[in-house]
Amino acid sequence: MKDKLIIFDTTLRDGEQSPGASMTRDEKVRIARALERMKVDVIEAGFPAASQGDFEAVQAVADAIKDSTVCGLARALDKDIDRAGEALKGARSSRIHTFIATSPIHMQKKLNMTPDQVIEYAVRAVKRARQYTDNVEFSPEDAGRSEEDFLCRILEAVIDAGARTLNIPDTVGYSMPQQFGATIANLIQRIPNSDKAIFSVHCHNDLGLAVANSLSAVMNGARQVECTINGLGERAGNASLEEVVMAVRTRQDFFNCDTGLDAREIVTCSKLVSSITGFPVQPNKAIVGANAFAHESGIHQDGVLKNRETYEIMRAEDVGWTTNRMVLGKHSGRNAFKTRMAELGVDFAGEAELNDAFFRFKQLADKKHEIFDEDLQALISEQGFEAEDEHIKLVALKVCSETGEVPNATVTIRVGGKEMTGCAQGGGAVDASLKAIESLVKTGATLALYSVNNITNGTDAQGEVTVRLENAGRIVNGSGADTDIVIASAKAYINAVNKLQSPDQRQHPQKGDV
Ligand SMILES: CC(=O)SCCNC(=O)CCNC(=O)[C@H](O)C(C)(C)COP(=O)(O)OP(=O)(O)OC[C@H]1O[C@@H](n2cnc3c(N)ncnc32)[C@H](O)[C@@H]1OP(=O)(O)O
Ligand SMILES: CC(C)C(=O)C(=O)O
Repeated sequence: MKDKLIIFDTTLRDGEQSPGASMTRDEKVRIARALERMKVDVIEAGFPAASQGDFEAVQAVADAIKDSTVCGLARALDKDIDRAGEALKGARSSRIHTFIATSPIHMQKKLNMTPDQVIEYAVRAVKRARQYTDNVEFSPEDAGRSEEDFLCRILEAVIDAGARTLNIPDTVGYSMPQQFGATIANLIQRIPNSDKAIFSVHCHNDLGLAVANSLSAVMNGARQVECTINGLGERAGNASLEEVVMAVRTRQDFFNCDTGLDAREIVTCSKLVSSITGFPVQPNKAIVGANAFAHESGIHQDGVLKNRETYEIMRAEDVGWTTNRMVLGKHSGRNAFKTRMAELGVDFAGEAELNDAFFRFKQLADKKHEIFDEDLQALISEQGFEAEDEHIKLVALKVCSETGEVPNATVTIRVGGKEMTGCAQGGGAVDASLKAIESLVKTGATLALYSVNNITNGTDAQGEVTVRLENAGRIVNGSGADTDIVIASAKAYINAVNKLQSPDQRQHPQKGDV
């Protein structure tokens, strides 16, 4: 039987200490509810002595939450502890978390106290907190830079005073995983009454080691981890909840414990915290980043299509994504391309048709970061336009457009087997290009409509252009798509001309026309 690993979420307290991440009372309640749905064991809702607003926020969370324990932070001062006790009055299950620094630099330079005075404050604070709740947590702040002997002394004293959770913070993210794990093991082994308390850790990410240090502590006997959604927190942040939870779950072979969390709520919670705080989640962030379960390169996509476990150690669905994601881009291969096309209802008649479409896809992918379904549909319909009548084809287009100059375009087309080049000036790059084409094909048609739609978002999106040509009572529409709307316009014009000059009406350019 494995031990329970308690998850103590401090997004609403330490997470809120990220500059710019402060939350209103109602926002804290919304996040607390999401944490409760995820079955987080303890929610640290704030620091009630910090302000009237934070007092009320902790109070509101305490009143709203039924299943998780709600905790408030307090310095080792009567006034802070009383504020926390009062704010937590309505909680079904409450905890007071009190702390005082134990490292030489903090004691001397910040608190201006002797080690004995610090122990005195700590013991007094724990005893006072016990007047409000049996559930008292004590943290020797900056434990990562504190002397182990002194930690043993103070922790033994606060256990006797009634602390039931001993949280060892690496306040400035200075520890190394092996060393931090050894400290936890030593404390548990050296403190005579350590069996009366649960050991916890609270790691900061200044060296990017918060999760590694937390996991090392768990391997050495810690049974509570303090963490935050998306790794939010003071300076470089705290250990990220989603990474800790999924590391323990995925590598059960390393741990004698597991959390009781419903990990399928992770992504929802991450998105909520990100939208409330305005802190975006980086795309390559483990578990909750947009790319965490996305595959772009052909070899990976091929492997995943054959068996997901080739490149996935967790299932996207298990942390709350709808599914994993195949991103089509310049590194993708035929297998992924064909699979996505089949999902879009496009079946290729044979290898040649697939290869042709795949070639166009690669050309587009060289110009565009990500290929969306709409791009693929445009790619296929464009193939359809051309397949319909490819008598005239765009070979090259060069446009010169600068302030103070009349735009001009040089276009080369292939008509039948023959290449022709023409130039024209126009009111803009599109106008000049269409006039250059017209100077070659000489339809004499009127442009009855010209419209541009962007198929996807972003400045690298494909534009789809539609033109309507009218000639001698005949009306045809032409379409073209490209990441460059001038090229899309030229393609659309040529597509319309091809339709206009259907075989019976086609006028082949005459020698000397060019
Ligand atoms: C590592 C951590 O994350 S700890 C939590 C950090 N979070 C916060 O600080 C957020 C909330 N803080 C605040 O709103 C304010 O700092 C308050 C309300 C707590 C205190 O404000 P002020 O009374 O104006 O004090 P100020 O912030 O300037 O200085 C902190 C004081 O607390 C003392 N102190 C710091 N930690 C502790 C402690 N754990 N126990 C007792 N006293 C402490 C300092 O020595 C200093 O005392 P001094 O003024 O006698 O020198
Ligand atoms: C109050 C304690 C746990 C803290 O936030 C820290 O040391 O980083």
